Parts: sequence; C-alpha cells; structure tokens
Amino acid sequence: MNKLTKWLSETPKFTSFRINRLKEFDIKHLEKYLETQSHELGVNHIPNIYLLKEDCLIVEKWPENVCLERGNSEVIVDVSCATAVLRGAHVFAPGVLALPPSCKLNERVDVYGDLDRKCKRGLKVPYEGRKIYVGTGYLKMQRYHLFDSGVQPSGIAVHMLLPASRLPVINESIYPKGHILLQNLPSIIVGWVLNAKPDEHILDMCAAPGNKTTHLAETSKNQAPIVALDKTKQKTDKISKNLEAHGITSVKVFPYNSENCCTDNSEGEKNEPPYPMNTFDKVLLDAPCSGLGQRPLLANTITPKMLLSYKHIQRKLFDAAVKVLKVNGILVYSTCSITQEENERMIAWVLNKFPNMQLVPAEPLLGGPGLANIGLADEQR
Ligand SMILES: C[S@@+](CC[C@H](N)C(=O)[O-])C[C@H]1O[C@@H](n2cnc3c(N)ncnc32)[C@H](O)[C@@H]1O
Repeated sequence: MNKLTKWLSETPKFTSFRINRLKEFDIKHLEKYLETQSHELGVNHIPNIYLLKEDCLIVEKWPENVCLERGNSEVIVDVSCATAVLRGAHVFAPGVLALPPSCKLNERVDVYGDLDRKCKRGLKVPYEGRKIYVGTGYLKMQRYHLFDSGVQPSGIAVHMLLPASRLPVINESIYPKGHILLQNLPSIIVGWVLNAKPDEHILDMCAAPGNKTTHLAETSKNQAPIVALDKTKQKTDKISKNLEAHGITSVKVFPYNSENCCTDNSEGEKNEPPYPMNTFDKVLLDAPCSGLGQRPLLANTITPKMLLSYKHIQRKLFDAAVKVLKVNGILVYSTCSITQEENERMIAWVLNKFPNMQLVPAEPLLGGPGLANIGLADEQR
C-alpha cells in the first residue's frame, strides 16, 4: 500500500505527446523551443526526445542539477492546477486562488498547490493551510485580472519556467491546432492495442472529449467508419470540435447513453444508435472510472463507497458492448484507475458472465501484470 501511495503521488518520468499522422510534424520546431528554454534555465543541453512507434513522442526531464532562483512571492493554485503544472502545464487563470497584492507583472513567482482545499479565492494574506511547491514561473496577470472582473478569467496567469517535477513545459500551441496532443502513454497504448484498420466498423462507447477517437481515426488513415458516443450533447460537441481540429471526417458522433446502444430488433437501423447485435468489428469501452491511477495524485477526496460504485456502470456498459460486437470482434476495455474492482475483478466478471468472450493479449504489451489472487490466472494477469 505504501509503495502504491508513493507511486501515485509521483509525477511520471516523462511527458508524452501523440502526433497526428494526418498532419505534418517537424520535430525541429520542438527542439528549437526547448533550446530557448534551456537558455532561460541556464542549461547547456535539451531533454532527450524520442519517438515510440510512429505517433508517440516522449520528452524526458531536465537534468537534476538544473538550478533555479526562487521567486519573491507565492501564488496559490487549486489541486488540479497544481497537478497540471507538475505535468508541464502553465498556470491558467481559473486555477489561481491567491496572489499577494504587491505582485508585479512579469515578476518571478513560486507556485504552490492548496493541499487542504481551504484557500479562499482572492485571499490577500499568506495562506496558512498545507501547500506543496510545484514550480516557478513569471506572473502574467494581476489580482484585478483574476479576481475583480466578476467573470471567470481565462488565459495564462503564470508562465511556468520550471515545474518541481523538472518536466519540460511544452504548450501544445507551439504547433498548429490538432497537430499534436498532450496524452498520457497508457491512453496512447489503448489506441495502439485497438489498432483500427481502414475497413473496420468501430464503436467508441464513451468517447468525450474524443482523444482516443481521434487516435483511432488517425490510425485508420481517416477511413474506418467510426461511431463516437457520449452521454450529453455538451460532451459530444467537444468530440466534434476535436475531430475538426484533427482534420478527421470518418467519425459519426451521437449524444447517447451507451448502456442502451444495442437493440434486440435485428432490423434496427445501422446508421444511428441503437444498433442491432453483431454490428461492430471493434469496440472501445474507455469506461467512466474513479481515475485513481492518474498521476501525480496530490490530494484525493474519493470515498470507499464512491470507489465501489463505478463497477456497476462499467458492467452495464460492458453488457451492451458485448452485444453490439461482431462474432470474432475485438473489444478493448480501459480505465485510468488501478483499483481491482475496475480492472482485474471486472475482467474476471466478464469471463464468467460471457463464456463466449475470450481474453487475448494486448499488443503491444507495456507495463507489468495485473494483481494476483483476485480472480485471474497468471497468464490472464
Ligand atoms: C474516461 S472518459 C472517456 C475519455 C475518452 N475516451 C478520451 O480518451 O478522450 C469516460 C466518458 O464516459 C462518459 N460516459 C459515462 N457514462 C456514459 C454512458 N452511459 N454512455 C455514454 N457515455 C458515458 C463520460 O461522459 C465520459 O466522457
């Protein structure tokens, strides 16, 4: 448990991007960008960059000896903003909670995450709660931008120079929109494992905001007929925007409850949900989950009851997925959680409930095996 908690609270060792294979990508642009940063940090080389397969770019950390003069003032940000900063993001205005009134534009500031979630937005005096240092950068907004206008502020509030994790700060916007996407390696692997082919009919059941949908479409060279569903129109609008930015035209998007995406009526329409049984060659079930696997996890308020609640919806969705899947089709199930209930136990449940489903190895297979003694044999783990 201690090992697991420590691992969860650590930032991954590298940043990963997915490259849109439908667009041009010139790595020199990124190298130049990092070179400029290396001058600011006083380092004489840039972090290692390499490609995994054709479309995943890995960028490693700055060296351990990179030494940065701390700022004079403290900016307090909420926990999700602090997490993003550790992953290499700038501080965006909605995440800022407190900033001293004396702070000046472009001043060097230290950024802290509010671990207790008790800092009041707009606080003027030093924050007394538990906080964690997440990095140093230059202030780009003042208090009146952030707290006084009466509307939700937007834009970069602190231009980060170096996060405490030493991951490089790379804004996707150094490339035109839709050319690269900041995406965790495990999420990229999901797209590789599904391996969409141009002639395959594919269903992405829980698709918003569409980061995996775009990957599937790009892998199939924008040819596979893909259906992307998510619960609400607000969510599916995000998918549509994402598809447009990526230059993808092969995906149909519907707001729909995927629990009901299968109809028993074999005469059912194949052009919109619900679909008859035995419709799709491949199904992606990137299930709603507890997210207890997203790193770094700085503070978490999830209760055991909430943790146990996800399996119910996951099972309902799985049930529908199995029905719409063609005989000999492939179903990829993924979560961004590490709990047994959502992973190993879920697969054990599936194999028991659907004797016609067979567990096959993921290809490529990265990472370690699943946990032992919870319903799966060693080769299944
Ligand atoms: C892990 S997120 C999906 C992330 C997405 N696959 C991606 O890579 O960008 C899970 C999604 O499932 C959606 N969801 C939850 N219940 C659903 C349901 N019954 N039908 C369809 N979508 C659902 C949520 O709205 C959420 O967008």
